[in-house]
Amino acid sequence: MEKQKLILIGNGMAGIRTLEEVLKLEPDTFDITVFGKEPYPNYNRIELSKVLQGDTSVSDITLNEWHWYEDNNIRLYPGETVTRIDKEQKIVYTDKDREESYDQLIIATGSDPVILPLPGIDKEGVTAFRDIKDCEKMVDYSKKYKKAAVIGGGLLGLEAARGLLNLGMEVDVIHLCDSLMERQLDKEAGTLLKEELEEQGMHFLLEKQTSEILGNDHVSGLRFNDGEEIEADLIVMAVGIKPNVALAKESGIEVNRGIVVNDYLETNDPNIFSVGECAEHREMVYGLVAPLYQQAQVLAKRICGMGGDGYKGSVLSTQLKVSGVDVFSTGQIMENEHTKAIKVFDDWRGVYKKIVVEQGKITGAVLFGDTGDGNRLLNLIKKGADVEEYTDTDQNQEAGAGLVADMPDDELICGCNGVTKGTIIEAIETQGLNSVEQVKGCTNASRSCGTCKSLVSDLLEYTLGEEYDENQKETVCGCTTLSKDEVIAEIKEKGMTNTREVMNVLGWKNEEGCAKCKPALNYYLGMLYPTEYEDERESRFVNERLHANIQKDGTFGVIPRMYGGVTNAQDLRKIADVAEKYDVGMIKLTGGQRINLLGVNKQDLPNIWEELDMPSGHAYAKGLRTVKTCVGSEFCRFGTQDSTGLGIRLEKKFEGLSGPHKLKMGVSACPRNCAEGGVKDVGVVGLEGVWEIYVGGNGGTDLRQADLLCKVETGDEVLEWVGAFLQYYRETANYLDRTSVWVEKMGIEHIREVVGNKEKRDELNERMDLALSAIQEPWSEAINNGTLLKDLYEKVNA
Ligand SMILES: Cc1cc2nc3c(=O)[nH]c(=O)nc-3n(C[C@H](O)[C@H](O)[C@H](O)COP(=O)(O)OP(=O)(O)OC[C@H]3O[C@@H](n4cnc5c(N)ncnc54)[C@H](O)[C@@H]3O)c2cc1C
Ligand SMILES: NC(=O)c1ccc[n+]([C@@H]2O[C@H](COP(=O)([O-])OP(=O)(O)OC[C@H]3O[C@@H](n4cnc5c(N)ncnc54)[C@H](O)[C@@H]3O)[C@@H](O)[C@H]2O)c1
Ligand code: SF4
Ligand code: FES
Repeated sequence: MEKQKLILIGNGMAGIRTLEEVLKLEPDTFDITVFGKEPYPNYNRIELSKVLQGDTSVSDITLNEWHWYEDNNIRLYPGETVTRIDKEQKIVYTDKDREESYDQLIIATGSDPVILPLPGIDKEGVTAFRDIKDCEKMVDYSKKYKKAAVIGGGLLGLEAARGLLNLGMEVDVIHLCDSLMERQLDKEAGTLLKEELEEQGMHFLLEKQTSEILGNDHVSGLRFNDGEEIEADLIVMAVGIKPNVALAKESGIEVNRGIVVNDYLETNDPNIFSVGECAEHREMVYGLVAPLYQQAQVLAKRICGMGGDGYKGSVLSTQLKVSGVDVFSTGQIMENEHTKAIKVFDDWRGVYKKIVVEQGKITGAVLFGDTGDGNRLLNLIKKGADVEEYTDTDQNQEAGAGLVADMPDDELICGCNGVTKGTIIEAIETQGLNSVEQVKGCTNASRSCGTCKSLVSDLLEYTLGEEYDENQKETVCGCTTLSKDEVIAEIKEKGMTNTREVMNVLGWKNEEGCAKCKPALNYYLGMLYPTEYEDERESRFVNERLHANIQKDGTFGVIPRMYGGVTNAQDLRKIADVAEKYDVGMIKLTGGQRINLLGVNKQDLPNIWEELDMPSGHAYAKGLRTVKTCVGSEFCRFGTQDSTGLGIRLEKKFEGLSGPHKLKMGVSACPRNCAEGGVKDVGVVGLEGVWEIYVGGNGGTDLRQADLLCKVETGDEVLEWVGAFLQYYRETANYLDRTSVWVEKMGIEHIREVVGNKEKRDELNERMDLALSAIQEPWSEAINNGTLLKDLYEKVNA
């Protein structure tokens, strides 16, 4: 049966959660296409606050890696905006002149930040705080400037301000009202919050209305309605959000503040649905993930034809993510003539609690300083419980496992994802989970704002007792409780030969494996049995599967090998011919001294390789990429050794070698180090009569200066030491650990000891030679394999 075409506009948190739920219910029914304006895979927007505060990095906030789309046969167009929907023809059009037809369409375009239309708003130095780009801009500014002003004292403004303080800036927060977070907190809690944040170094200007942004091209400050002025080099707008409805509106879909939907997230067009911050349900639009994920669950059922009770709206709860400040707010927080309130104010401990009660039922709460009761109160509000259910229970002051022991099974542990204590305990018991990561993988608990992580950890301790080790070993992934070393030992002992067998025999929880363990197992098996193991191409990431680098517009980059960065007229002519013939979008020199042909269509890859008749540069590989060289003694007046010659020898020897991660080398002929060996996995520096070998350097995300491994006299010795070093790394590192991470974990002294031992060095080199003997040139292998060509380069989702 032909699959139904499902298109998602918006590659964000609500839309992708809907697809995850759809895939759980109906993994094979839909042919799915996703358009996302941002050039990234789906990421955790919530954690941008933590990125800015320095608690995590942009690379760690991805929720669904690129290969998740591949693994689920989802066609993703990142960096592509849908500009028009033709409801009659059921076609969407994009800014890249693509048109795609659908049977069902989901609009999940989120929100845009509100930007106040102030004079001077277009000046350089003004930003919102909504996406990765904004976050990177603030980090950049903090390196050059000192003074920041955040307009808006809501959740976003305060989290941004904390981040900017962490980045070393002085921060003024300008707020319209007389109390911070006035939507979530009453006056008392707002005042306590202000005092706490002032102690942390924030400066507040309350009841201030900005009238102008000052400066020439670049901002220099703000002026307010009362005439007062302040200085600022960076201005962050955090004054709320507005649903992104322009596309829906222009396409004739009913729009009010948001895109109007009913209880099944249906718009006024029978084939179009909307979910997330852009949707308006019963006159409410939401700006937190918990309600959006509830909507996603309902919409997935509707799309899969399963009906259900529909979405009835959500009770909201929020927590500020600023370390050292515990604030929680839920439901109705303001009192009126129909309400009564229970208030506790412990000035000594800095704790304030207010519980609002209407007709005997709890309707809202504000907690400051001690938010332990937050989820319980949210649960009681949702259940419509009588206030006695709260006041009659012993106020348990215990922490940790003792606290969670007393919770009823239906108590919410993770508010964002709606996961209860009962669900988590069942998952721990039935699936043998023993880490927070595994609970996250199985139940979604702690996958969003992360504030429930400690409760999840307490539940593991409560359920597993002494078996639970908070600082437990690093498992291969959430599908198993085994570490990499344990898996490798089992593979060797039981003589297992393929990934599926490993998963079956070792009792993988998810029998298909996941995007993390499949490529890892494929690597470990290949490393253990280099000559016998048949590589499982389908377990590899897309670039490695196709032997080219996929670009954000779905085209590919082709980088032929150029040993040591040296080329010749014949190769350059071939590259030029191919570039012209296949209308290559851009020819670019890479940082690794090669030539990249960008913008190549997948179908053209085999022909281009054939016509180039050059080996692959493995620019996509988890393995050796390049050996960068300086010109060395032959031409440079400072050169002491033949660095180019040695670089070429190294590249020819280790070409095609697989590894846990990419490997880059550099060889220079004097300490000026033009080939940048100090930030390479292996850097070699020539001095008079000596070669120094450095290892574990990294010039990318985990910037790290390489450590000296040894000094040797000859090129042969360099090859011997580098061979042993690389083989030791291949055998002992976790898949996806760069040498920089591995060297830190092992310690350079230990590595020197192992590789420095002649006997061990020879053994390692023996195994290295075996691995090198099994390498095949991937481009010619592909060209000569008709089935492979058809399967990989002619299909859309290969
Ligand atoms: C810094 C920060 C911290 C936050 N902290 C929390 C928190 O602690 N707790 C909480 O619950 N919530 C928090 N939020 C809010 C939460 O992140 C959002 O509610 C959630 O991301 C909304 O999901 P969404 O899918 O509706 O929208 P989004 O995640 O914004 O996704 C919409 C996507 O659609 C894309 N798009 C728009 N138009 C088009 C088009 N025409 N074609 C293609 N693509 C398009 C957008 O570029 C965007 O990538 C925070 C938000 C921010 C910015
Ligand atoms: N921890 C969390 O849950 C969290 C964190 C960050 C963001 N978010 C979400 O992201 C969205 C955006 O957050 P937000 O804080 O921008 O929205 P918001 O609407 O909650 O707060 C905006 C604040 O700006 C103030 N303001 C409005 N106009 C102003 C002006 N001219 N000058 C000074 N102040 C002005 C308002 O009084 C309000 O307090 C919200 O949906 C929020 O829930 C949530
Ligand atoms: S590293 Fe030294 S020898 Fe090599 S090019 Fe630079 S200056 Fe010349
Ligand atoms: S409460 Fe936000 S991830 Fe659990």
